[in-house]
Amino acid sequence: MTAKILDGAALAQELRSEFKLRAEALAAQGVRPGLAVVLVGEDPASQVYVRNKVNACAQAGFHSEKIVLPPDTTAAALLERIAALNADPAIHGILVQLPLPKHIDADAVLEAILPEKDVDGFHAENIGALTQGNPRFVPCTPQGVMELLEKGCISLKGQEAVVIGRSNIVGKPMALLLLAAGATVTICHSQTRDLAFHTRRADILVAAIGRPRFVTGDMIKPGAVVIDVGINRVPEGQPDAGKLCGDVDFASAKEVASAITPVPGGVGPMTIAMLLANTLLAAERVLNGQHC
Ligand SMILES: Nc1nc(=O)c2c([nH]1)NC[C@@H]1CN(c3ccc(C(=O)N[C@@H](CCC(=O)O)C(=O)O)cc3)C=[N+]21
Repeated sequence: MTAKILDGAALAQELRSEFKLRAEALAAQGVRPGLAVVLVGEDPASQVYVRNKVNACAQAGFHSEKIVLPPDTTAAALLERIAALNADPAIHGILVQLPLPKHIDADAVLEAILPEKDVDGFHAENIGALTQGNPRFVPCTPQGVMELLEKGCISLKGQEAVVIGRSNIVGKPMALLLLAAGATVTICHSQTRDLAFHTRRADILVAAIGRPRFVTGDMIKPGAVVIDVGINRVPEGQPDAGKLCGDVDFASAKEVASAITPVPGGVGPMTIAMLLANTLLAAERVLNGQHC
């Protein structure tokens, strides 16, 4: 058996055409959705991601601003830029690209973004709302995964879901969303004693660890749905060295799973689509006067 491919690139493209229409409808009412993306430093991967986000905005007819600051920017200077964006009526969403340089306290920066402009869903207030089952902005990557599962007609009620990774931006919110959808959720991480014991029980397995091709076919229950959140470079000495790969060993996993997301073309494009969705939501709330 070979798994059905959950095509995130295609779904993201479909959604982005819908967002374009919604943006036009908003613009006709005098509000053009606007996103500010702030990048501190010169990390080449971050530069690519930020460029992709800004391009996606342009394609959907959003206003966007790219703010690039030098690597030695002080926390105070960054907070000042955020305050200006908070006050800017043309900006509905603010994203500060992570990771930030080590000398800046990322949590303090994320808390400085107005919760109603926090389209990443990383502000404590938005995480709290999600935890309480009253989501305001849902983090983009886990939200994109839920869209892919829904599009793939994958039911979650009563299913065993296992998430590998406990980050604030993927693992934890992913677990909350799966839980809200009725799955029984296990979160595994670097200290988990017998990882394969857990992964082999999963009907839905989400890998968000950041280790290239870490999850192999023998760790997967036959017929499971496998979601690969990883974006890594294939290490030297392996086939396709230097290319992109996920946290899942696609070649062996696809022989065991019933459905699987590819890398590239799976979760990554959905993350960007959900960023646009959240920015649209932020702009629509301003128009409707629904401030949190
Ligand atoms: N505040 C913040 N919010 C983020 O959402 C955020 C962040 N910081 N820091 C970095 C990660 C990473 N991330 C990706 C988004 C899209 C792709 C994506 O579109 N990937 C393409 C491939 C892109 C390529 O060719 O490199 C794919 O999987 O098909 C990847 C990674 C968002 N992040």
